[in-house]
Amino acid sequence: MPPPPRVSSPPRPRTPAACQVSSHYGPRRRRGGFRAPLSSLALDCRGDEAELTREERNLVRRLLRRWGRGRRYRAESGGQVTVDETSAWPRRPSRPHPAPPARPPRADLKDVSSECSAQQRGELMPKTLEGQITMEKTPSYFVTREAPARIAAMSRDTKLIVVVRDPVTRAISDYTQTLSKKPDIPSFESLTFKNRTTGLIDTSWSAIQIGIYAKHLDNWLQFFPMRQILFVSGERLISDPAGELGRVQDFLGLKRIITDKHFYFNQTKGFPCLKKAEGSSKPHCLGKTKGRTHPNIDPEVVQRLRDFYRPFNMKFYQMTGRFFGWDD
Ligand SMILES: Nc1ncnc2c1ncn2[C@@H]1O[C@H](COP(=O)(O)OS(=O)(=O)O)[C@@H](OP(=O)(O)O)[C@H]1O
Repeated sequence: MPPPPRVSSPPRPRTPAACQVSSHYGPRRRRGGFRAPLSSLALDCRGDEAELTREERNLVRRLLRRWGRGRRYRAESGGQVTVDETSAWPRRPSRPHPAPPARPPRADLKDVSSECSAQQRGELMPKTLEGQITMEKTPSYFVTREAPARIAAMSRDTKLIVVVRDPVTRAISDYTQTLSKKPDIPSFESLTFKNRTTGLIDTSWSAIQIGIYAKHLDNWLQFFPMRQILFVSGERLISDPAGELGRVQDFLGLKRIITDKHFYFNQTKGFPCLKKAEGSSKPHCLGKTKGRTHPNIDPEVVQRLRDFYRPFNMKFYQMTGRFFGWDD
């Protein structure tokens, strides 16, 4: 008997992107015969894909590499560039709570042009079926001034989860990350102070600024009630990952499925790791960029920073109703 004819499934219709990439040019200088480099790149909602020349496409490629941190894009022969997906959007829920998003991710709200309406932003999210939770992870939302209003305009019911750790360790960790990419940067100690003699802290340095959690939280509380925000302790995430994830599951209204039995402590890594990675039978630790060795910082500088953060930490404990224990 001849084999039955192969029926190929029809191609999945592509939903046209509501918000797309657009290029913003610096002053119209000419360099090497080409237009001046793109000064920034944003997703916008005009509905047209940006028509770019070959040179511009190359610039976009370079920009995306630098700025996009894993964004995938298609550069088509017609000169069109479409951002397809970002690495940060959204994370599929882990196995025990399977709820895969129905269509691929596109962008993150921070980078979407302010011309986007709340509805268009909502359309960037994958469709969510009954019983599914769609998650999106972008660390910088917490410290982005416009983020609370944008997210609230999209959905007031959004639940927000923020991992916080001792702001002094956070600042050193942040510095360590930058140092790994730019080994020539000044020392942590010199970046910390506006004036080392007077001990005036440079709060405009992002590594310091980000750790003023109470100030950022204030901004979110203008749009979301505290009951919709969960602060996860970065320290407890290491010492008791299952306990901390228990709080996350409760907060999301999920059954407590992730427990102690999913983790083991990896002596080499010095951190808890998963006994089995998602979809695999092998253990899995976070990558090399998580858990780097921090440089030694002058203890006096560390103490000065502790003193600086103390009042902000106290306010933060008060606001969240949780004592994080950073000020012992
Ligand atoms: N299980 C496990 N394995 C490895 N690392 C762990 C783990 N749990 C929490 N951490 C801490 O996570 C810190 C890195 O997370 P970040 O959110 O700072 O990373 S990133 O900014 O998104 O790259 C990283 O900070 P550093 O130690 O400064 O690298 C870790 O302390």
